Amino acid sequence: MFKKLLGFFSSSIAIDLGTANTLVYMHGKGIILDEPSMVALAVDKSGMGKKILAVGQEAKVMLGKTPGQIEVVRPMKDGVIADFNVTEQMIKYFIKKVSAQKILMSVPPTIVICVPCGSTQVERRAIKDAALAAGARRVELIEEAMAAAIGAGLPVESPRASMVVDIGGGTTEVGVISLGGLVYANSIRVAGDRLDEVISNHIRARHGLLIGEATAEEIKKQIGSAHPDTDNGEMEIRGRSVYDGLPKKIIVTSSEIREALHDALDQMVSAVKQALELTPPELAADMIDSGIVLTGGGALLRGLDILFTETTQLKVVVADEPLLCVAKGCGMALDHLSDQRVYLNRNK
Ligand SMILES: Nc1ncnc2c1ncn2[C@@H]1O[C@H](COP(=O)(O)OP(=O)(O)OP(=O)(O)O)[C@@H](O)[C@H]1O
Repeated sequence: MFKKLLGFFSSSIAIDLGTANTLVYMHGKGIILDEPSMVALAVDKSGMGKKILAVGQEAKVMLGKTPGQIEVVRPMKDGVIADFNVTEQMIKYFIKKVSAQKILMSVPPTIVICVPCGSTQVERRAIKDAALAAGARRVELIEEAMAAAIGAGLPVESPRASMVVDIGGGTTEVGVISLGGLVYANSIRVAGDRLDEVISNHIRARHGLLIGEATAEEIKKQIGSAHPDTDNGEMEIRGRSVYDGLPKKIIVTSSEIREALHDALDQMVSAVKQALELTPPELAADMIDSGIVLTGGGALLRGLDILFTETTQLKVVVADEPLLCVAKGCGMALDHLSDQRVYLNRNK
């Protein structure tokens, strides 16, 4: 019995397989891996296929700086698999990396993985299959909004409803939870990545400057703002002029970035308002006291809580360590795998 239990826990992991970052949680250890969901590929000797050169952090440092025969790709897009083979290889690499820490035993692991609530059956199957192909013995899926709520410490078992908004790289997930289940869940494919894209398009259109993905993300983190109260000065950025192709530097201000982000942020606000409209009235009323909790890396955008407070008239707070909530929640669901709590998406 003891051996069986030891085997279960030592070879069970939870994975937050995100569009931007992948985190791995292990029972009793917490989060043991946190790396960008990126893979560097190089054309192999035959010139026909591609081989993996680097994964995670090692691949991210190559972003935008690779010679022609190397490319850095993100195999997940909008929270689902964009490239099955590369995702499988990436999961395999991460499993191997945590095994190398001698934390995992040689038994193939049971894996709990989160999925966006808007993902189709085919997309869910693909995530399950990729994890099985990467060496998992058994795979269970959990809705990302549920994982985020658990990880943020919301009282998910309570009959009093709570609302979570998880803003990741690819998707914004809105969930209303009561009695251990999702009463309402919605996912829109507008999140951190879209904000980066909007910034990049704005810099090109307004300043005639081409910038890379990493620079756009840096602008968002440094001076990005969702509300005038949180505007944060200006920033010097460098890129290539669209007019003469030469390197050029310009100054951008926080307020112009906020204006550029307006429409994308408005779509997030609409998703939250829709959730409030479609939640049964008794539960929607609970939200007057419980408010809304923001999770995911996107929740770190300055002033987003103020924007949501103003547009919903509810109390909005950013969870502690928002980037870790989904992984922690997946991990807690893993810890309860044996007692059959309803968090998991067993029929998918
Ligand atoms: N300080 C910050 N300000 C604004 N955005 C941030 C900040 N820090 C991280 N982000 C953004 O958070 C996003 C990543 O968040 P997270 O790791 O929660 O997403 P993910 O789980 O990989 O994506 P998904 O859940 O959509 O699959 C990225 O778009 C990143 O740019």
